[in-house]
Amino acid sequence: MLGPGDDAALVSAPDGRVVVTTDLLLEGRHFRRDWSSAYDIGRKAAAQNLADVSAMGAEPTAIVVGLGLPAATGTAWVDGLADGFREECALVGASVVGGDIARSADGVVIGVTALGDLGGRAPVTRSGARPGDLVAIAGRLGHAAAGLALLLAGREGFPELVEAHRRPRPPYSCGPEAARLGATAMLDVSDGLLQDLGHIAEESGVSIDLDPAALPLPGPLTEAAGALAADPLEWVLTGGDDHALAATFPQDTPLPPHWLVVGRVGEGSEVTVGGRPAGPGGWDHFRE
Ligand SMILES: Nc1ncnc2c1ncn2[C@@H]1O[C@H](COP(=O)(O)OP(=O)(O)OP(=O)(O)O)[C@@H](O)[C@H]1O
Ligand SMILES: Cc1ncc(C[n+]2csc(CCOP(=O)(O)O)c2C)c(N)n1
Ligand SMILES: [Mg+2]
Repeated sequence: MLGPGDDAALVSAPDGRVVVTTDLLLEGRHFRRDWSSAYDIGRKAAAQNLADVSAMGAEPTAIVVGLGLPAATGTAWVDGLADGFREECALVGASVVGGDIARSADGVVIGVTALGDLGGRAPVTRSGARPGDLVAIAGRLGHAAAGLALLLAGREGFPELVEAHRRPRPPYSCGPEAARLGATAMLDVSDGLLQDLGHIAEESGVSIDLDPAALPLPGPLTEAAGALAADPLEWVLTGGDDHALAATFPQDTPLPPHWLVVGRVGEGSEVTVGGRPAGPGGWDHFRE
């Protein structure tokens, strides 16, 4: 309604309630400027937040961006970043409605806040999974982790995976779709499937068992794992940054094919793989 340029923006909230989420990205921690272009970093920072809105079952409407930039940052770099923000938002019909820039002593700091609208629906929380529910995923798993491993190892030849690290492709429309289909719980996979499903298990007071045979292991993932002597299933189970959506649905829910059933909700509190305890795995800022 009123975009950047005034003391604050004005955003319409047709639902009467507003979904709001924020995430911080730090150079060296979440991205490297020698691995990703400014444009990629803008796309990724927006995507990470827009995926959180989608994971509530909402449609993103707007983002605001806070930037800390080292003195030497050129205007071309900042323009690239802004293009990335704008184009990722355009994918979901949202816009950049404001922001702030300050000089940072060291490294690029990006704080994004995203707003969304539920269109009258109930939010899909992490606490509604019930024993007997299906566990399904939409979007990619393990690709960004594979890309990161390739970049770290200095290996070339898997552009799709390196690209997945640089630019996640969250299945935005699947969030509101899952809400309409009656999803009982949902989140986006930012830290790793096991760790993030652990949040649903904990919040819902249930266990989750994944069927390892149902987890997708596409060709490039197994080929890159072969090249790096890594385990592709490990990437799929513990890799973050892809922002797939993981949701639980009542067991008789007819799901469109882009929702892949990968497990079941049960009584208890553990996340298991093929019935075996798997440990949380995934990304932990205070461990790695
Ligand atoms: N420092 C904090 N103060 C208040 N609430 C917080 C803080 N950090 C996280 N939270 C809240 O805890 C919940 C889970 O946060 P978390 O960061 O794990 O989720 P996420 O944004 O989906 O994951 P990721 O940061 O990996 O994308 C959110 O509701 C978030 O607002
Ligand atoms: C340069 C570089 N090194 C490592 C990673 C991997 N990584 C960093 S944070 C994170 C989880 C989500 O973060 P948060 O929980 O803060 O949203 C992951 C998977 C990366 N993206 N870039
Ligand atoms: Mg999330």
